[in-house]
Amino acid sequence: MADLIIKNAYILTMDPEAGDIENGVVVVEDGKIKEVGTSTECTAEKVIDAKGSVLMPGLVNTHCHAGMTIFRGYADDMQLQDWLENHIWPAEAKLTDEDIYAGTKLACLEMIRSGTIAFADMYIHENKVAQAVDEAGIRAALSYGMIDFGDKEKADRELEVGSAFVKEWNGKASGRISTMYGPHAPNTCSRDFLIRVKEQAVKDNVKLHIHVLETEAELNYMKENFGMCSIHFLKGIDFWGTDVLAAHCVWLSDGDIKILAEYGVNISHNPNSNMKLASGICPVAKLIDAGANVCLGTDGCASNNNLDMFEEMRSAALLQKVSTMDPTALPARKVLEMATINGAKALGINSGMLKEGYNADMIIVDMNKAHLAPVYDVASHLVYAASGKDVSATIADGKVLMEDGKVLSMNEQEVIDTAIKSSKDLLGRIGN
Ligand SMILES: O=c1[nH]cnc2c1ncn2[C@@H]1O[C@H](CO)[C@@H](O)[C@H]1O
Ligand SMILES: [Zn+2]
Repeated sequence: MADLIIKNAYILTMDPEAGDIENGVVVVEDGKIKEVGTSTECTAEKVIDAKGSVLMPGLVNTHCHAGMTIFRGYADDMQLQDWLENHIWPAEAKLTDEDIYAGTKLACLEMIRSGTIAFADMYIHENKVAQAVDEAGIRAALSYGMIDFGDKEKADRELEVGSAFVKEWNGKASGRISTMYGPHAPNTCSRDFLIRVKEQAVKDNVKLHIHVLETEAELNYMKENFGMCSIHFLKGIDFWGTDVLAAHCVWLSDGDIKILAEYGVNISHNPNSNMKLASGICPVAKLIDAGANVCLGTDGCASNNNLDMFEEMRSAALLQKVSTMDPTALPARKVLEMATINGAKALGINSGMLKEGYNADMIIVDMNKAHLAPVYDVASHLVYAASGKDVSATIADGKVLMEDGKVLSMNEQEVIDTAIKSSKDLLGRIGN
């Protein structure tokens, strides 16, 4: 007997061979998809009738600082440099293990509610992030965010923490957690440090997660200090590869785009954060045309201010259209690919498609809503009309984490209350 059957769904498989299945069924066994089709001979312990709903791969958030949900709405409407240096970093210095745990629990709850089944994270107290992810039941590629600012001793300490984390958590939570190295950015990490980190990542056979060219200030800094932009600089130290997840990539020349595509770098586009901090617009359409793997992220909750990947999909599409003055740029299906297949590829997980043998990481979207009627094109609705609040069920690794809008893997009220309490204690410590 199988573990789970979902029937009567409109299935958006995201599998180019299978396409959409109008009245379909998916069978799950041992955390994997056993069958996708129009009918099945199988029986299962649990059957979900998804009539009137869409069943699709769960979304993958490729750039997040999950613990930062504790800072949702803490410092808005500021210049990025001012925001980070004068508000976020001083507050982060006061964060405790408990705050990060509470913030990440809240992030996982929000992700489960809004249909995200995996995320890439870079933050501090990352052990606590891992613990929260383990308990919540979703997947994550986690990294400790390292900054050395050219200080050799700090570099040693940071690499030690990052390395210990990589080794302790890689493959944990029944394989739901993988680890990465997280050098923060080319303008906050020294050249020597970036070289060391890359070497260590190759040695440990794990990926790297880094912010790249989020701001024009970074571009200017790199040109002044190294006579070249971050893309050429990182090429010069053999940093680029398919093992790299580069967040933002806003300030790119056409030559940079070629390099990123050529090296198979995974690029996390984070449109809402880029708009809120007025960082600029990542040339997503050009990157995709060049053959690069572009995926989608929310960034942290202090610069978004939520983790809803449906909103991110909509913003991504709209932003490309207005920035290129071309309404055909980044159509709905392409955006869905970014949030599913491309994201899964960036994290190195066998998800992002509903296909035999793939991870049973999927969501049910309730289409029986005023703002989703009538339906001509499901993909269009998912990108342009739906929101995370329309997700009724979330399944990761074959486990039902939310069903009929009820979260099963954690006590929702307790998670919210604990995060609020943490934020109040934190404010007391910061002295605001
Ligand atoms: O948009 C951003 N740009 C640069 N840094 C950021 C952004 N959002 C969060 N962080 C910072 O990255 C570090 C990760 O460990 C944290 O200090 C976090 O505040
Ligand atoms: Zn970030």
